[in-house]
Amino acid sequence: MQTGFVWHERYMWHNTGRASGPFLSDASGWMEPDIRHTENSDTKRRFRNLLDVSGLLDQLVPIAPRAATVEELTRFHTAAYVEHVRELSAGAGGEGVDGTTVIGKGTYEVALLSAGGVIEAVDAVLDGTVDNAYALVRPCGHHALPDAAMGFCIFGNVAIAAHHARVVRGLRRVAIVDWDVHHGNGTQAGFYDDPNVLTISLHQDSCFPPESGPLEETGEGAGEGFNLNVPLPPGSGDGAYEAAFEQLVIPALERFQPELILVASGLDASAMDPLGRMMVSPKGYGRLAELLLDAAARLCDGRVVMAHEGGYSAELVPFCGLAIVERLAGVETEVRDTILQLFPEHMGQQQLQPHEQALIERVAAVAGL
Ligand SMILES: O=C(CCC1CCCC1)NO
Ligand SMILES: [Zn+2]
Repeated sequence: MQTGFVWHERYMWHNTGRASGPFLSDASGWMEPDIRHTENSDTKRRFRNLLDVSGLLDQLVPIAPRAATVEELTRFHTAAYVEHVRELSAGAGGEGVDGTTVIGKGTYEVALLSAGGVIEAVDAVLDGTVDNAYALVRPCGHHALPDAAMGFCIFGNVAIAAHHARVVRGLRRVAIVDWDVHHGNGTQAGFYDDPNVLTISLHQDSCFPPESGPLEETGEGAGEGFNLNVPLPPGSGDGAYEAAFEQLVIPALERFQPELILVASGLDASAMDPLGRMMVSPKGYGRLAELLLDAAARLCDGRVVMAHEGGYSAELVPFCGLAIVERLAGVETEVRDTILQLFPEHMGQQQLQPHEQALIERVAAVAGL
């Protein structure tokens, strides 16, 4: 299996500053020592370093990112918004609409490279250069709206790549699966009336954006039935996510018959993430990747591109990421046993719970699955 990997050191240079975290910015005068913004480079760099020292990185095919063009961005964003980000980035900087998203000096150029990196990964997969790919990009994108930055997201990386696959590469049906613990509201908004892009988001119910991603939102107009929200209850672990995939995500993909599957790969559903309250283990993320890749092999010759989104646990992001990339590459590294030991059962409920199954059945009823 040839797996592409997108990385650039510049992704680490998007400076989100020394805020006292997204929730505590008003407390910044009361914290000593102050903390770095929750969305900083650490967990992404640690993820890549683990790929490196595990020996897996040497088995991946490097894909060089490029800056997305304004034309590519404006298939999803307004031109005014793109220009607004460029101006802020060239000047004094600024924030997104929710007070947590930093647009710092130079952010614009890094965000172009982030969006362009996912586009390059899509081209590499569609050209057959690689079978699948992981784009370890930053800043993330799934909350970005056509005209606003939010949730640490600047440009809608995955949404922009989906447009590229359709408009430039001529695909008719593209599926987006978002396993970040927060609702992929930007991606949903971008394709809500579009039957050619299936948007699926599994997330912690009402976590972020507040009250966003209810199961009743199934699309509108021609897009009715092509948006699937799975608002899982806090505490959902490996069992709940595996059941949601088996009962909802995979059947929805089989019904849609995508020619390409994009994954908004947020690792903040892990059991130790500061911005989520779920219980997914590294083994659990590996299982989700297995289920998705098995479906992709049956539906679209294994064409899968994953773009990194959230994930803030110092301990679990690297191991969740490694578990996923091992599955993409079809390789077991010497770290596998460590992964399997991390977050053992006794630390939290991993079995599917009746209330989690009940939610899954409510979603299935609404989605006709
Ligand atoms: O990981 C993220 C960012 C979520 C935070 C943005 C502000 C509070 C929660 N989105 O997927
Ligand atoms: Zn997230």
